[in-house]
Amino acid sequence: MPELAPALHAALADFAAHERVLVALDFDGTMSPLVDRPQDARPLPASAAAFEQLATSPGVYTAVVSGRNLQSLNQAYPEPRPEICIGSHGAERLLPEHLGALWHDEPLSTKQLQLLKELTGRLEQIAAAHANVTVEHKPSATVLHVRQAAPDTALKALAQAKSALQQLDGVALLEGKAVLEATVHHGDKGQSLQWLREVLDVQAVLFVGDDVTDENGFKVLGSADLGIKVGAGPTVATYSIPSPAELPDLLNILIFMRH
Ligand SMILES: O=P(O)(O)OC[C@H]1O[C@H](O[C@H]2O[C@H](CO)[C@@H](O)[C@H](O)[C@H]2O)[C@H](O)[C@@H](O)[C@@H]1O
Repeated sequence: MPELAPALHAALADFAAHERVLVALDFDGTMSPLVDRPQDARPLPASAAAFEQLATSPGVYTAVVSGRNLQSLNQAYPEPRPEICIGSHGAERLLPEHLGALWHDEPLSTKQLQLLKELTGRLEQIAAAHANVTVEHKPSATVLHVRQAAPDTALKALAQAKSALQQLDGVALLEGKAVLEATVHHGDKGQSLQWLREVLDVQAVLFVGDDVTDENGFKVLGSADLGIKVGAGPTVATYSIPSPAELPDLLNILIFMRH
């Protein structure tokens, strides 16, 4: 049996003792190690296998709560995926009907579509002017990626993007790991977790994530819940694990505790 830090082990046991729980995992940097190109990311097979097994445990719901849009999540996460997937930081929500899905993606307004076009044009110009800086397109957001750029180029491109976009009314900027995301939709992972908590009627939520945007998820967790940050860095999560490589052990211990 693998081991966890004693305090985390005890907190996991408390969480596992609830009858109905939600286990929600972030994707990039949590299920999948970070890689240079977003299209190359895949979940660690041991994490995907443990997550699949956990979903068969009575009273356990599993969900991926990602900043990716659902189409890109589908490409990166081979079947079988969890039935519940939150994409675009909460702007897209996939919940099967038998779990009481009431969510319909709100179509973007004409104003939002115009804004998305405008911000995308500005980010594309910045990417074109900097070596190895790229742009990722999402239904309600555009992301500037600088992971493959030289450090000074990355800093310059990010600073230019911020100043080019911060005056655009109706655009929210999300800073992530080697990315700046500009979105016209204002959902976040915290709102999505609260929505899932209500719809699924669970008593406790476990959320694991690594990035700045995952902090919105950690912030909504209460005393029955458990927030676990992957890797170093400032966080409001109570516990942490060093890297995505430790996630399978965590999930397998939870599976054992639920039996
Ligand atoms: O919430 P997540 O599932 O963690 O998604 C957050 C962003 O992840 C992706 O970017 C990150 O992962 C890439 C692949 O490992 C990496 O190259 C990039 O530097 C990371 O920031 C994704 O491309 C974004 O759209 C997501 O918002």
